[in-house]
Amino acid sequence: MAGQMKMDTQPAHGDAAEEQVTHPEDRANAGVRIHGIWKSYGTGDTRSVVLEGIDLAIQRGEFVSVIGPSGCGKSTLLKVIAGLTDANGGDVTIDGSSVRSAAKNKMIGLVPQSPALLPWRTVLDNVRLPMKVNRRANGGRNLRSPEDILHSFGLGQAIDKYPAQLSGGMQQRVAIARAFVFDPSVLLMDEPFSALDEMNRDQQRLGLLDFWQSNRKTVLFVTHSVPEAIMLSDRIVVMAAHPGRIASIIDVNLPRPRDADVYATDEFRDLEGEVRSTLRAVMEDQHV
Ligand SMILES: Nc1ncnc2c1ncn2[C@@H]1O[C@H](COP(=O)(O)OP(=O)(O)OP(=O)(O)O)[C@@H](O)[C@H]1O
Repeated sequence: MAGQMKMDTQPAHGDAAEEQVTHPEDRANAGVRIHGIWKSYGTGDTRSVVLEGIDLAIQRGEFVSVIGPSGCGKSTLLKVIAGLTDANGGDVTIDGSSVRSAAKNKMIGLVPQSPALLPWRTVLDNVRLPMKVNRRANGGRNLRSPEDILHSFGLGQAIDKYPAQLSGGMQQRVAIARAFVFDPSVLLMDEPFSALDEMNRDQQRLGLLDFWQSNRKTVLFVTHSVPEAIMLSDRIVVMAAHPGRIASIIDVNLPRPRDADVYATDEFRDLEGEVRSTLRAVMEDQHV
């Protein structure tokens, strides 16, 4: 529920994450660095290039959304960063580590489109599961208590329930909470609210915003919703298709912390117009 996803185990801050990176070299590597990523599927006549030369630097603690036409490679880009599929060229680093090492060290939290909870396990057991099956990754880590995380996400009452006893929005919140168990450096979210109706979706979006504002993580968030991208993000990456590439990056200079009142501001409407017209240009001309 909006306003309930507060994480009070972390400092509410603007620059604290930045302060943790003290060495100049660390600072230069912090966050997600994507250099010249190429990705194709198929071979020979059936080969198609899905991502063409993607360059992007996401600062530590920055919230970046990716928006673009269906099939432009948004999910593929997320999968490359998550280490779920290999790129054909280029490289990605996460806080200076290769994707392989970041994935091994559970530095990457992934929230898929559907919550993918095990129906025969309680909410608490679903959130505990990654810790149980990845015991080796736990050594020396600052793991978060699943109970505390669930309370932070407003799911205290749901801890002993089974997924089928929760609404779709609550199930998705459990999936987001689960991604926080290892206190990842980066959170990759692939349209996490796309299956929800608009009211529920807005509620979950504002809840995520609230949570993120008190617990800044580096986030890459894929969405089809322009208002969602504006409300949540520091920057919006607009992609074009065939092949997938970055057409434009739009800064969202709305003050933080933000809340639902932002929707009604002139600045929000101006940004909405800018993102929509960029998307229209991308759809009309695949070579923007
Ligand atoms: N495993 C795969 N094998 C072959 N082609 C694939 C595979 N995964 C994705 N594709 C193709 O790659 C292109 C990009 O897919 P991707 O899912 O990354 O796009 P998307 O921008 O996330 O789309 P949407 O907005 O519809 O979810 C599409 O043409 C898709 O058909």
